Amino acid sequence: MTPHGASPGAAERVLIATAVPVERDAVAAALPAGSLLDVVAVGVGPGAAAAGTATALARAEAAGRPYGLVVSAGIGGGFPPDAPVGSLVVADAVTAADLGAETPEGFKPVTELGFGAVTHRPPPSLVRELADACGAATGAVLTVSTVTGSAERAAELRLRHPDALAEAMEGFGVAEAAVLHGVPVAEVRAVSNPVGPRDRAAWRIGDALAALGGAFGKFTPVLESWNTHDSHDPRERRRA
Ligand SMILES: O=C(O)c1cccc(C(=O)CC[C@H]2O[C@@H](n3cnc4c(=O)[nH]cnc43)[C@H](O)[C@@H]2O)c1
Repeated sequence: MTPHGASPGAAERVLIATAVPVERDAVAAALPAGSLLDVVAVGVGPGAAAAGTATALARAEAAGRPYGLVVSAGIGGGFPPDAPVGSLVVADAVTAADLGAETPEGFKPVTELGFGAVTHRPPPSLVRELADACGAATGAVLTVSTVTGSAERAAELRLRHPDALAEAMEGFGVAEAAVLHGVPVAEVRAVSNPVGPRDRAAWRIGDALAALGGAFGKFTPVLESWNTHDSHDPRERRRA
């Protein structure tokens, strides 16, 4: 048995966690009938995402049909120029960007205060396969509790996370739930807006939802066959 209870070598069920129903519907419409992929809308923000994902994982385990992989999916902000509106980002790091403390020396992540984790790393081979399948860029996706609304905040985030390509509000919560249940995690974002000064009129949510659905139309074989490449031990994916 793998750490999460599935048989090694067997095709495993995949849980896809979106924030809101329109994202869920965009993904679900792209999946073939009878696939091993379930899509649920778990709510906006890291807290709702963690609670909703943990509940779905626990219910599946209790029913004797555990998930072997969790994917956080949805729209997000892209850091220009690397992640333009309409493009796709597959996370090679799922990072909580504002989990920490302000100090006289600047922001300190909780790990520097002696607690928890701020980054979870999806299995590298899965990241590569997903990105190749849909033509996505790979890089860190930041999880924030407040949508960035100024050039100053965007620059601060990029300074602290030079490898960041996108920000959204759920990935780290989904990842914390996955780690708790011993299940690998991935994150995919379709860029609806630039990270920077707030310009609501410039958001292209429809285009991003179309890109998200297009990506999942190509992901199914990768997700359903992904079960043997990397370690499933979450301790090997965790970076303090
Ligand atoms: O401010 C508005 O008028 C507004 C209208 C529609 C949606 C929003 C959101 O804040 C959506 C948050 C939702 O979408 C993800 N998301 C999309 N872009 C970003 C971003 O630049 N930074 C953070 N999150 C973003 C996020 O994952 C939420 O699920 C606002």
